[in-house]
Formats: sequence, structure tokens, C-alpha cells
Amino acid sequence: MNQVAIVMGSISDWPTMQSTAAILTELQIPFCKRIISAHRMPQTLQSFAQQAITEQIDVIIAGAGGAAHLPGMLAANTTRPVIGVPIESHALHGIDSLLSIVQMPAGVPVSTMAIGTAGAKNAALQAASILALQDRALQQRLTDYRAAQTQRSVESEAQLD
Ligand SMILES: Nc1c(C(=O)O)ncn1[C@@H]1O[C@H](COP(=O)(O)O)[C@@H](O)[C@H]1O
Repeated sequence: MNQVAIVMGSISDWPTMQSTAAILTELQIPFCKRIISAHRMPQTLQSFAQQAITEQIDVIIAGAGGAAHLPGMLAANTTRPVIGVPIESHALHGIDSLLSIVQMPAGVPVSTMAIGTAGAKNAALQAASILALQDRALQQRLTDYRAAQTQRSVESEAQLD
């Protein structure tokens, strides 16, 4: 059973979305990875999103760049939470991706992360927060993750001249 699906518009999004996969792995959250473009594979997108509930996918993380309609179209076809990651595009540095994902019409929400790798990491942590509502062991792993992060920041002060 995969609790999370990482969906990308293209294989070219994978270098960014690897950061999502790394954190899900660290937090021991089972996930699958799919390339499904709303533009290039509209029928696959519709069936994937409509089957998310029966496939027991609890959270969908969608990374896309440019005219990034993928997260919104997934959200249009499921009531599972969809977290959108705007991929940093070459032409407009991801502003196009961000605005395409964030400005959803009322009634079909997408939780929109920051552009690029920071957003990809936070998407995994946001998914973990949602899943931890019903999973005490995961909540503990998430708390430990934050504590380790705090510790690294504290220790980084020693690197100052
Ligand atoms: N935004 C979308 C969608 C979609 O939203 O359906 N499908 C592909 N793409 C994006 O196009 C960019 C360039 O893709 P290619 O590198 O394959 O040309 C990628 O960032 C992808 O997410």
C-alpha cells in the first residue's frame, strides 16, 4: 500500500522531486512515483485521480513546471488532499509554475508549496503532518525530524569565524 503518490508532469521534474522522495523514505512513508501529464496524458490523469481513494492513496504530491495544470487537474478529479510543487522553469524561473498552481478557483483546493527544492521537501513534510494525524509512530518520527533539524542549526553556529 502506498500512502502517498508523487506525480510529475515530466521526467525532467524528477531532480527536484527526488527531495520529496528522500524525506518520505526517511520518515518511512510508503509512496509510489508516477509520470502523468495532464496535458500529454489527460485520460490517464483522470483515471489515476479517480482511483486514488480505492487504491488507498491518502495524499497526492504533484510537481509540475510552466503551465502547471497537473496539481489542479488532479484535485479536480479527487477529494484526496493534493499538494502542488511548482518546478523552477527556465524561461520564467518558476513564477509561471507557482501562479498556475496557486490560483485555484474556490471549491477545488491545492496546497501550494514554494518553488523548487524547498517546496519539494516541504511537500513531503506536509504530507507527513496530514498522515500523522492518525499515526502516532509517524508523529514521533516527525517530531524527531524537527528536533534533529533544530540541533543542526544550533551546531552550525560553531562554523562562524
Ligand atoms: N506542467 C506540465 C504538465 C501538466 O501540467 O500537465 N505536463 C508537463 N508539464 C511540465 O512541462 C515541463 C517541461 O516538460 P518537458 O521537460 O517534458 O518538456 C515540466 O516541468 C513538466 O512538469
